[in-house]
Amino acid sequence: MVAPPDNDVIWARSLHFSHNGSPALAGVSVGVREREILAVVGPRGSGKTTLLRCLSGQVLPEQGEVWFNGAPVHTMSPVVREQLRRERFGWIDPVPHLVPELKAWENAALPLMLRGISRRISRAAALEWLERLDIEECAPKRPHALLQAERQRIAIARALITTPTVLFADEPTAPLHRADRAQVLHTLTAAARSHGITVVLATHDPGIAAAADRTVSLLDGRRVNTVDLPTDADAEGSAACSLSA
Ligand SMILES: Nc1ncnc2c1ncn2[C@@H]1O[C@H](COP(=O)(O)OP(=O)(O)OP(=O)(O)O)[C@@H](O)[C@H]1O
Repeated sequence: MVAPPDNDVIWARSLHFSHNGSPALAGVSVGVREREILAVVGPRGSGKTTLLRCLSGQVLPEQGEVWFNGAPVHTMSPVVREQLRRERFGWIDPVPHLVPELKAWENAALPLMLRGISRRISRAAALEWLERLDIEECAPKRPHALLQAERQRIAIARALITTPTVLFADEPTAPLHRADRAQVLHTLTAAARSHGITVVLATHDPGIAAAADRTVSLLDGRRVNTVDLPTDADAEGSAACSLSA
């Protein structure tokens, strides 16, 4: 095994992963530097989600290596990987998965309360994040009483509340209206920068990718030099892609 470069918080080499025999990643290597916001871009089905799941230790690659801060994630036991994800990583899905029985603030505060932090302190931290995300009035409501865009902001607050070392955000603004996207993205990236959080952001939206420090492009499970992604105005999923590396 070759040790990763010192300044990469996440480093992956030659990842291969297939879903039921159909390849989703075919030899992807990528390094993520400390505190950077890295966009992983590509059209639908290009392997972005699969790459984020491999990098965050949710799944093990069939071949290849994933390192976090110099530790080999690909050789960790499931229990250790689970602990790593809980303690060091945050995750935002394209669709918010909240606990229906809990109020909005409790959903946001959940990771702190699971760490044994008092309800009072967890609540204060959650309210702070809800205010930053402009949804403080949602705090006492349960998810069924919220709009999908509000639920997604709660999920974003929940991912940020522990100040993870690395935040994996898979199409984090997908359920938001266009007008809300820029504001939520700005809040997310500003919070990451002010708290020193490294972000790996999957998107097929060039506008979202523009907020990142650096971009890596995927096409058919491989790194490519560029992909021409459709803007919102273009027909969905009609990406014209170019230049296999
Ligand atoms: N659970 C699964 N079972 C079977 N095939 C899957 C599964 N998840 C993903 N795939 C396939 O693997 C490939 C990569 O999918 P992946 O979701 O990683 O791409 P993506 O770029 O994130 O796409 P999207 O933007 O649509 O989420 C696609 O061909 C997809 O159809």
